[in-house]
Amino acid sequence: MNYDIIIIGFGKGGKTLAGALGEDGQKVALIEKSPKMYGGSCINTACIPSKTLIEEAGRGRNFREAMSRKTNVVNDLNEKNRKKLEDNENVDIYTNTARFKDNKTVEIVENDQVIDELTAEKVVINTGAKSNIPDIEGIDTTNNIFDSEGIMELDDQPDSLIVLGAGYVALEFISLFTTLGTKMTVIDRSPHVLIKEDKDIGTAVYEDMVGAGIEFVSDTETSKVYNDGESVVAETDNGTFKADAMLIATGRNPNTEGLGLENTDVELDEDGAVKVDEHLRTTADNIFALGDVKGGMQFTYISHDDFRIVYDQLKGDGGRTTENRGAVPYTVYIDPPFSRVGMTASQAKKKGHEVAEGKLPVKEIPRHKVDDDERGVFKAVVDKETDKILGASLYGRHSEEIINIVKLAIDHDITATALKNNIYTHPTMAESFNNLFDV
Ligand SMILES: Cc1cc2nc3c(=O)[nH]c(=O)nc-3n(C[C@H](O)[C@H](O)[C@H](O)COP(=O)(O)OP(=O)(O)OC[C@H]3O[C@@H](n4cnc5c(N)ncnc54)[C@H](O)[C@@H]3O)c2cc1C
Ligand SMILES: NC(=O)c1ccc[n+]([C@@H]2O[C@H](COP(=O)([O-])OP(=O)(O)OC[C@H]3O[C@@H](n4cnc5c(N)ncnc54)[C@H](O)[C@@H]3O)[C@@H](O)[C@H]2O)c1
Repeated sequence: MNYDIIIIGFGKGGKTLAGALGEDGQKVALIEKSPKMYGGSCINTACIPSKTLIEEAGRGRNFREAMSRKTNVVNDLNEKNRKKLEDNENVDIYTNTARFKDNKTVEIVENDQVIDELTAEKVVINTGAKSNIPDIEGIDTTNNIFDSEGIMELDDQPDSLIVLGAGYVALEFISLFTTLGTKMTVIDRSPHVLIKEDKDIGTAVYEDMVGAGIEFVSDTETSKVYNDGESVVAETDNGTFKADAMLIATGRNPNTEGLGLENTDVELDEDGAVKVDEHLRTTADNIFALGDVKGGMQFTYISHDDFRIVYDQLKGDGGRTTENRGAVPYTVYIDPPFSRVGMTASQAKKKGHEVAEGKLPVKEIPRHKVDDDERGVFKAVVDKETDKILGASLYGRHSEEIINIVKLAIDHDITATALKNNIYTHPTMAESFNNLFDV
């Protein structure tokens, strides 16, 4: 069967591209290996289920209630995503594994058998990433060890949990299970949480987490894991730790295994990611890659923006690139959330800026009284000479929303003075910008 374009993987970028090109009248094949993944990782196994659990726990619901709503949300979104593309008359969904035969031919594989062969002038790889499982003795044979996907499928809440790693995935689950009442031990090889973030904020997050009873074992290598009865034991160079279960949160690697890329001109970089240029063209001139599989920042909205770049190549003037998509904000959904965009003060200084810094403890923002939560601190980085906003690091409630205002300001050269003098509704966290940007 011949198509205008074949898209491998039902991720954010791939599904959006399939829908848009289908509406443009192009014949699109979208290949997704699992019916449980219609809509991709974000809605089925990553952002949406984890944030739903965090929201439910924050509302005081117990583990089972939180899991039950999470399952309903995921099933609903999975169904909606499938239906949306099924209703697009120009898109055919194949629920099978895809494997390249050559640059323009993709095999449809079921139970290791090739059952169909599709051809197209253009092919897009959107196969995402999968959990990195470190090479630790016993990790494959020990029970009750889970990655982020497995931990969200548990039937019963563990009384105690060891988390390996202290990156985004780890921090969000640490926060979630702490809210639910699980005793947490975090074993990480880096010396401090949020080590690349503003130091004041990294320290504030660490102190709040320690205050909530979380034990951090940092700068630590784990050599062996095994079961003692049903418990998991971790032997490290900083002692031995035991818990009901263990979460592995040590990064995510691009998903290229079994894709047959060796049959194409597509090359991988040293981290195993598909090599792309700023237009997301791979080293095969008819093949694009978008989302986590191409390495770099792993966020749903990056996969979505990758869609814009590829669509612009196929249907526009090709002007949008990875270089001009603007500042990229992010939020780590701990309690309270931490959000960041642009540079920290030390990064800005290293780049030669003369920096003015704004710093505002959340307890000085009126909204904190309404929320009954004084944890957190907001920081802003401004270029002294030009009044341009260089970055913001916001640790506090509602930061996941208001960080987007700062992103917009950075991208559109709205100055610190403009944010300082702006009228904001009251009582909101956004109105803190009246003071935060008074630098
Ligand atoms: C626990 C967790 C929480 C997260 N929370 C957030 C968050 O809050 N906000 C945020 O922005 N990001 C978050 N992320 C990151 C985000 O989930 C990813 O960056 C995003 O989902 C990547 O999307 P994608 O388009 O690259 O691919 P994916 O959505 O991963 O889609 C890839 C698809 O390809 C399919 N596939 C793979 N190989 C084949 C093959 N050979 N044949 C056919 N199909 C194949 C897979 O089954 C999958 O459905 C989180 C990640 C995790 C793990
Ligand atoms: N809110 C969000 O937007 C969100 C949430 C979760 C995940 N994500 C995305 O998913 C990606 C993956 O997240 P992640 O937390 O798995 O990876 P990460 O790269 O952010 O963190 C990995 C952590 O594992 C530690 N580590 C690595 N090997 C180890 C070992 N053997 N022993 C102990 N510690 C070890 C590292 O020190 C680090 O703390 C992130 O980069 C992020 O883009 C985004």
